[in-house]
Amino acid sequence: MGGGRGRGNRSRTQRKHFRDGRENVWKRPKSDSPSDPNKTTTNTTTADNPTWQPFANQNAAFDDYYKEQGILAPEEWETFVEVLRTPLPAAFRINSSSQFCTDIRLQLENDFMNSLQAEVTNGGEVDAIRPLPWYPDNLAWHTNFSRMQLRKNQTLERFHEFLKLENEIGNITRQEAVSMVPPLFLDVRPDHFVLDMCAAPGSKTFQLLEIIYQSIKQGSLPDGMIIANDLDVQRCNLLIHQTKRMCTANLIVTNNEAQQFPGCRANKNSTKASEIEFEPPINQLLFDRVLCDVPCSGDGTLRKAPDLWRKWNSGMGNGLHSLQVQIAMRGLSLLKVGGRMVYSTCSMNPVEDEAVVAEILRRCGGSVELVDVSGELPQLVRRPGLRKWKVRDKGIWLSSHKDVTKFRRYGILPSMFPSGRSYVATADNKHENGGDVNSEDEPMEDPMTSIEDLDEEVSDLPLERCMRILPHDQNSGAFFIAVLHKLSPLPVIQEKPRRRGSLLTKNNELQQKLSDQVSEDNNGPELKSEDIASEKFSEAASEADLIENEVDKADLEPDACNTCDENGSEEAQTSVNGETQSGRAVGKRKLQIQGKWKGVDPVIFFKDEAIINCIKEFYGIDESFPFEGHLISRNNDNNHVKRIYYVSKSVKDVIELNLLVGQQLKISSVGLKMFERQSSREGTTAPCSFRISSEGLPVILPHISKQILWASPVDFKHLLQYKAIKFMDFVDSEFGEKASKLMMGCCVIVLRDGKNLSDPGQVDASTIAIGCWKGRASLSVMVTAIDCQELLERLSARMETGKGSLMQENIVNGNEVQAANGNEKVEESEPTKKAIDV
Ligand SMILES: C[S@@+](CC[C@H](N)C(=O)[O-])C[C@H]1O[C@@H](n2cnc3c(N)ncnc32)[C@H](O)[C@@H]1O
Repeated sequence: MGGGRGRGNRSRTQRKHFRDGRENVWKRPKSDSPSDPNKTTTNTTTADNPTWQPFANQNAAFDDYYKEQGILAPEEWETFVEVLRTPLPAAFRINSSSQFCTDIRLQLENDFMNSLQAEVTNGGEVDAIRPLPWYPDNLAWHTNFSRMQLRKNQTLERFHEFLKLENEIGNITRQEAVSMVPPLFLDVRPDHFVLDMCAAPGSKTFQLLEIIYQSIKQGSLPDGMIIANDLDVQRCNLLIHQTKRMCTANLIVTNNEAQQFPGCRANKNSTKASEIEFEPPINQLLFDRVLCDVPCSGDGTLRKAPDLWRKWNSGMGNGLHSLQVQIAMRGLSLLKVGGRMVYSTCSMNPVEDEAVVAEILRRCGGSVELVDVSGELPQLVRRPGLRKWKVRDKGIWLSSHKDVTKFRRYGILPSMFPSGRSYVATADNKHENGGDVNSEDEPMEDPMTSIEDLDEEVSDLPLERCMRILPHDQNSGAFFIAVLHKLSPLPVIQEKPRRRGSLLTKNNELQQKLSDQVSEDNNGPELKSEDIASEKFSEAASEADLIENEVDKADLEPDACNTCDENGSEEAQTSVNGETQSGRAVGKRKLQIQGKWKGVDPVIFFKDEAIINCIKEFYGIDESFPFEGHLISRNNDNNHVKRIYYVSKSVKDVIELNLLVGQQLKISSVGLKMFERQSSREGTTAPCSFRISSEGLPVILPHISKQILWASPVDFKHLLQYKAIKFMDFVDSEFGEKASKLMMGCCVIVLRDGKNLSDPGQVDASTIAIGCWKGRASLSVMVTAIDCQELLERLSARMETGKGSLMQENIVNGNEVQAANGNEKVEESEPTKKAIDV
């Protein structure tokens, strides 16, 4: 739970980041000259206004490229591009771990499926909305409306409002259908350690969290955890915002370069290790599952982002290939033997897809296999991966690396071709990456390869096990997915990198590549960090090849480009979550730089016994609830700690390890916000100034024995409606009296089943509870307006279907509540204002 008005503002701010980062597609592009080979055409005349340029929806270079690559049969071409030019239908997923998961699914099946039927507009589709057949348990839905239609069409307003509200709350996630596929192939279980290497904006992370929480009973936490990483700070903010809706203690958000993601290997002899008295439960960061959803040219999203029609060129994919290989290799090196990694892109380009998979298989030399998943998700329509493709560079088709001129060999790598071969004969002219430095502008031939072989290279790897999803197969976007299984440790090359210009045979070239790659589990953080701005993927990709020198751990410098107001700081996080306005003043605040990472608040185990004991005593938290080592703050000064986060055992272990190895992980966000300091006057005079946050309530609820009351449905409903009610105005006067006897401060009000007149005293997965503030004369809810609205709607829906325990109760009590009229009588206490205003 969480959110509210402030959250809406934040969403807009964050959308603005996206807008700002995007080019203005209404401007005439510089490159749009008649001679431009990538010249685009549009579907609207611009004759009236030559400076006004609507969206292009064709690109000749795109057509040439994909017609040649054979990703589909020639006779399918027209259907393919026609579908690519139509807006993408919206899709969404129900959060399987939400308390209201079944209610929402039933609402879709019983209400919206019928009521929206009249609105079907697109040809070919029969249903207005329908569950995606390949997604388990009817949890993912396809709508026959684009996002634009949903926003603009009046008759869809109720459905649109439903989507917006549930998305904001976290009960559903709007996500492109094909983007839901990679996590499904990852085969994640609740006890898995999962690394999501390039995670922002976080829709797949959210899905992974749902999966690890599946089958976990409320109040317990899974044994596994997820590290969601992204290089881009602003996108990391979106990720944090997105995953906050999940209310999880099993997530760490990091801001490292994926290709150099730290392995956090504890060295027992290091000074740092000897300073720590305990034996770490884990001494190296290895994962059961890795999701490698790499940065890509993204032409699979053309339906959603039509501005790509204008920008697309084949160089985009070529420029990313190398970075993609490096990220995937790092992922494999951090994967446990026996673990699974999914490599995915939203690009259809074989240079970013099959070529990358082929290269990592070659580099891994049999320690990794490409899994045949044709039996999994049989209802998902997909096409096998290609075994042959070509590379296009500067308008020229290349069939093998021997066709590459000397000037282009830094950009066009052997690994981009199906065989992965380089053609190098003379040692002295050879550069490590396969390019020659001095030779004539002639392809050089590998003595082991005859010219005839080169006309059409075909990979001998089982690349047909990869999957390509095309838009016209099931009215979706496009995606590429490969599933990899680690059979044994990756080959570790002892050999030191060779001098530039030394002789490289075919074999030792492979070895050279292997030593270039991040070798098995031992050198992630030791690699020199190179700042690669995510917008500049292409440059980064080619540069990234040149940075693989091993350096000492101590040389890993904090990322100098990260400035103070990043999301990592406690204040900046606040602005993401919108829980106070103080984040706005972040620029003026003197930032703490006590952690290793500049601009990011340190991650500190919160051990202040006085505060912890006070919290335990005030809420009657039983000893079975583990506190020790599970509480985190982001502030060294206990007197000024505003929020206390709760972390699962798995996350605790990783944080301990990270401290032990000198904070190699740059942690932007961690854990579940459990307690918040109430800084109002009433708050500071209460016996315990820390309130339970809405996010943390479901976890702590089964362990609280004090400051907790069961309210009748009608009183509960009134609390949600009126936000604050005087003790004497509760319909159930006994409840009002009990409320008046609570201690001043935060309390928890639980919804009592309408038929039960006595307090059940126990909570379970179906229990609905909210945080409130017990003031001098009234109870005030401490839940955001949007959460109140959602709860009211859910309760009303249940009442209608279940023939209304709220109504029954009203009749039992004989009158509609006085509290309803008492709205103006209600004292607007500080917490209420907060709850509503945030
Ligand atoms: C395809 S998007 C990921 C989408 C995400 N998995 C999701 O489902 O929401 C690729 C992401 O990679 C990030 N990125 C680019 N270069 C990176 C790098 N070197 N290391 C880590 N992340 C990187 C980008 O910021 C971008 O958010």
